[in-house]
Amino acid sequence: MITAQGLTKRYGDTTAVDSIDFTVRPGAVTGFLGPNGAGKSTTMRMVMGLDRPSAGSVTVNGRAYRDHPAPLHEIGALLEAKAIHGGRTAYNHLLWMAKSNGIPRRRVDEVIDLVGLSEVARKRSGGFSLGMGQRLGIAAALLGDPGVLLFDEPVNGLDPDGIRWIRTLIRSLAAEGRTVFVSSHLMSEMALTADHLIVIGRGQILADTDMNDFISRNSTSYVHVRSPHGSELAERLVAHGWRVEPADDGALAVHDAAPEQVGDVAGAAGLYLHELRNVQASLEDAFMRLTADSVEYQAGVPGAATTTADTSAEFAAAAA
Ligand SMILES: Nc1ncnc2c1ncn2[C@@H]1O[C@H](COP(=O)(O)OP(=O)(O)OP(=O)(O)O)[C@@H](O)[C@H]1O
Repeated sequence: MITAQGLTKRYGDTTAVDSIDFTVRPGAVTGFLGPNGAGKSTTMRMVMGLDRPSAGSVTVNGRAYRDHPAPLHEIGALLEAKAIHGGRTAYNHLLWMAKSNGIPRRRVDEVIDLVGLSEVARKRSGGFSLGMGQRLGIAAALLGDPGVLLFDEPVNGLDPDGIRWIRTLIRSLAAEGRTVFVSSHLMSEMALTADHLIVIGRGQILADTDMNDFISRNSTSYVHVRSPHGSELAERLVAHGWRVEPADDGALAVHDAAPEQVGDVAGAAGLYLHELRNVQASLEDAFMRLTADSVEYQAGVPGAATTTADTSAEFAAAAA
């Protein structure tokens, strides 16, 4: 279990982590999501005792990292892949770690096997691909057989095979009853991996929720309809009690209605339709909406229309 209370980190004028409270529970994968610069890595470094909080605290199984007599047995982390001596073999790197933590040699063979590095274990890690480096980092995290695991952006730069392998491993570690905390800025990846979600933006918690809840609340669908009689159609749809917003290409987005209902309203009024389809809003969209005000650097998209501020009533009035 990881518990943060009032956890804060300031770097000069920048508040990287702003008095956050959260709990990461055993037996589940907790995804830690946020845009670049949100404070994910800073939080994870504080969990691992690599950065000292400016205020508040974070504990692993009830104690700060540095207060554990044998921390490798409590928590393992993949923070920065390839943060190892490139001239050393994978085996020697792990053996050195094991020896300095009183871990038996056979555990080194076990973890090498577990991450699928047996064939290259005696080769210098300097020549490893990103994927192999990532596997070695995970072997190191698992060395002390810890009950808590922390992975910072574990799938960054990996090919689809590597991504699938890490996803399966992470899920199986949680299924064994371990506490698994995984950061990412990719909502789509988290939707496949995590049971619980903590979303951070500009150092503050924006959401702390069950993944199924997040999906059912945010993966809404709407009807996309385009007609040469857009304003009249909008008026009639609003009169039925449906929420109508303008879509990017002059079309309408109709919420809470089925395509056949929208088609029937248009047909009954004798209004032509040029397009009518159901659209499933993705979780990625939901995540972008949630964190829109928190992104560190915003890129302008020429010609992009923003429609989020429109309400049905305002739009119907404007369209009329
Ligand atoms: N050592 C440091 N000195 C000064 N500012 C820092 C330092 N480390 C992080 N920051 C700042 O703190 C904020 C949070 O950074 P952090 O790396 O924790 O975010 P992140 O969510 O991990 O982002 P990313 O997805 O880009 O890795 C950013 O504004 C960053 O510039």
